Amino acid sequence: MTPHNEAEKGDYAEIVLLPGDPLRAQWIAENFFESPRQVNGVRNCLGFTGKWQGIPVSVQATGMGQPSTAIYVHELLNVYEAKTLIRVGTCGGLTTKVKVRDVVLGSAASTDSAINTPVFAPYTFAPAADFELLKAADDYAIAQMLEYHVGGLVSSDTFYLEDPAKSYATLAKHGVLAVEMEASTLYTLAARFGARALAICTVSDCLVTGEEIGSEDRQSSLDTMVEMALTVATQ
Ligand SMILES: O=P(O)(O)O[C@H]1O[C@H](CO)[C@@H](O)[C@H]1O
Ligand SMILES: O=c1cc[nH]c(=O)[nH]1
Repeated sequence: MTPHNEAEKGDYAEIVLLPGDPLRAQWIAENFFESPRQVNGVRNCLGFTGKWQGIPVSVQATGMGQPSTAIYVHELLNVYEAKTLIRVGTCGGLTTKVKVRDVVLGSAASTDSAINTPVFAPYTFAPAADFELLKAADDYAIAQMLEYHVGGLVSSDTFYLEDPAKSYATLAKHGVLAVEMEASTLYTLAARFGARALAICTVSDCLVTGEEIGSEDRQSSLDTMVEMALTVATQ
């Protein structure tokens, strides 16, 4: 048990999917897991464990942003001995080539957060995805003929900006594809604990064109991402 998690040791599988939204965690457990059971309900930041194709798997909501995510991820790695963490999130596209409903595999995650600054000073750490997971996700996306991209994410501390396209223009010019709010700390903590991590994000909106995913499409787009995450994590 921890201050944020009522699960006992052994309640989580080594593979844990990480959506931001607690209700997405519940939806994943109810729709993809065999025999799901809730293992955490503290603060309604829901966690579940079950099986997928006979393999033990868990899902734990992280909440939004890096401070919240860092708590759940640290505890999953330090207390619950998780080994493979896959974020299944949404993101905003930063270039016109990244369309809504596309999937972005985050090979690296820049950030505006100061969370790592004192830890690595005088260096700047470069949080990166686990190559094995990234390669498996890339292979899966090719085999399934998905609309997808591999590239940088930016994990922002700020959802509402005065002029998002302007704020992210330099990052976009340097190949960063999409913005979300959690991958950078996930990659940093996975590196610290010797675990594997990957952020798979579905594009829910484009910050350049203003296009947004329709609510009717949301579920089927997320289905694709969850199937990919479970396949890749259990290989
Ligand atoms: O859909 P999730 O996983 O919550 O991810 C994205 O959505 C939230 C913002 O609306 C942030 O958590 C961001 O990273
Ligand atoms: O624009 C977006 C969409 C999803 N998540 C974000 O953080 N930003």
